[in-house]
Amino acid sequence: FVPGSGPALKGAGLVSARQGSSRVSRRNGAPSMIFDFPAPGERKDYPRPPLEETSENQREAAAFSQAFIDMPRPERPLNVAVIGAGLAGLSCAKYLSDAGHKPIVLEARDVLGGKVSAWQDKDGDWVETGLHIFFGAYPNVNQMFTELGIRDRLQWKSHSMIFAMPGQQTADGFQRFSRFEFPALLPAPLNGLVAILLNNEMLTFPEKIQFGIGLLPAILFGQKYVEECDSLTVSEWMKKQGVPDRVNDEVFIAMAKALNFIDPENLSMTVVLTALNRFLQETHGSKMAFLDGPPPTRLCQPMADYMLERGGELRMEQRISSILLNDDKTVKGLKMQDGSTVVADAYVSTMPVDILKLMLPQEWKPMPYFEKLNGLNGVPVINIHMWFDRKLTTVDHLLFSRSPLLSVYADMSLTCKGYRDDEKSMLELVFAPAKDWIGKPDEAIIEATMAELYRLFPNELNKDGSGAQLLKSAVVKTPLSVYEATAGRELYRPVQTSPISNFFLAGCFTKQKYLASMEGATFSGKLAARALSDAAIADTIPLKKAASAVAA
Ligand SMILES: Cc1cc2nc3c(=O)[nH]c(=O)nc-3n(C[C@H](O)[C@H](O)[C@H](O)COP(=O)(O)OP(=O)(O)OC[C@H]3O[C@@H](n4cnc5c(N)ncnc54)[C@H](O)[C@@H]3O)c2cc1C
Repeated sequence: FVPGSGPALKGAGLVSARQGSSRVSRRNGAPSMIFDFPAPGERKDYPRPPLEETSENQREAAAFSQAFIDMPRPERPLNVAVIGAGLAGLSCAKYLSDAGHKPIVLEARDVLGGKVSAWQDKDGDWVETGLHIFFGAYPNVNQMFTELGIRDRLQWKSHSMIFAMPGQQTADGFQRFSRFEFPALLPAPLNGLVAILLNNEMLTFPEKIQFGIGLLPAILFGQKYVEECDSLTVSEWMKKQGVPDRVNDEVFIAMAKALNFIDPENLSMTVVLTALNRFLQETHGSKMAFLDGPPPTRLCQPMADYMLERGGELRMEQRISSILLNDDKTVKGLKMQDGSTVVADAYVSTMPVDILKLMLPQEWKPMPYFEKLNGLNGVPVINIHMWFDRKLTTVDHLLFSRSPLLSVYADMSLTCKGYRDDEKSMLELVFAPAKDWIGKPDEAIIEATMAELYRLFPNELNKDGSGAQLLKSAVVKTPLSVYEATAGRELYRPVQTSPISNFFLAGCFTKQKYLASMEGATFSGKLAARALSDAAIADTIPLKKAASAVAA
């Protein structure tokens, strides 16, 4: 990451809160557990999303959360060192605290959120690592907002997908857009099919039919087929299924860049089919929301507060430098960059895969579980912010740019309540693929972006300097972001339970059905918390003798 200029979380260092509610231990043979949790008067059931928004996946996510509350209590809470305070780490910590354990979150930076982190510039304007969109088909993320009581922070937009038509203008000289409108009264998949059929600007009717025929095996053979398609790139799949090239050029270049910051010649078809599946199966699946402000304060802090209130700990600016092992290759402790050691009962790494690979102890490297991590690598991406002296658009939504250097963009002064400005525009734009640009100076990147904006805003921006003026810009480079989902990567994604009894993995690159996304990260944290809690119940984690195992 390009480090942030200002700490979003003041008073970094050790943050601790009161211990969770008292729990009674009842020893009735091994493993002994406490069964009468939550204590009387405590909330027993999570609130659930309103019924009309509830899909089968949403119900599953709610039930999965509830299972942590209903789980038998451990004899004593395990001290669990969770490495990283991105969405995976904070989600893992939250659910560990629900299961009665004590998470100690160790974050290298002075800001929460990892790839959703943000910070303020010298003027107090927020700069984000990435433009982030939440989808209706994010059951575990939506459930998290519900459980934290912050659902009103998700600002849902009209149920549409809007594609720019660069170089094309309306009669009065404005940028033209092509919209896929999902009718509110129709259930999935009908709403999606009508949205596709009614859009005639991007694809002709015969092209839609040919694409529909190409998709038939996915509809007929379901998940098995979706998984098998990981061996093919999007472009290879299109050719194999006889889908015209124009479908790729008109729709899937934009889709691939939005889904994984790469082109369809490289992206695995499994990624596209997984997204289409969700969008076509869930009535609200493709509905999009913007958070109402910066993710570290509006989402990550409530996640951290939740576990802090239940006895967890958060230690900022705590970078681990190596993993120390016992003779049996289990984890003995974490060596911190400041020279101290952190010892816990169990450990969860949520570090990005590229960092994890560097951190692996020599003794673990030949194990197939860890060896296959070599098949995963982060993909470069650049997030750009541009502040203009006047309004450039009135569209309060995500826009697919369909231009060579850019992926999606939005005018955050409209889409996000926390960044609202009635006079000026703040465009946030994702620059991808970024492979050839990540090493270039910010000025060159802004210049190339401006060149594309002249085509996207023909009426508002003029090369001669008349029209809207760029007031300032910020470029955030992430050289190794989410894992690059090229064809064949699924085989390399590790499950959350490792062969080391006291070491677990989470992070959006780990195996789960929601790709490398905020949902994937949140769900992976939940899966790791579940795997660890189950292992604690089954007594397979070698516990530290001392009750206060975590020492610095
Ligand atoms: C530009 C951009 C746009 C995106 N847009 C979207 C979107 O619209 N929708 C969507 O769903 N997803 C989007 N994503 C993806 C999403 O942000 C990620 O999938 C998700 O946030 C990953 O979370 P994570 O917890 O797995 O990893 P991370 O967020 O990377 O968290 C890992 C944490 O570990 C910490 N860490 C690393 N090394 C150490 C160490 N040695 N010691 C201690 N701590 C350490 C890091 O500082 C970090 O906080 C986008 C990503 C980017 C970059």
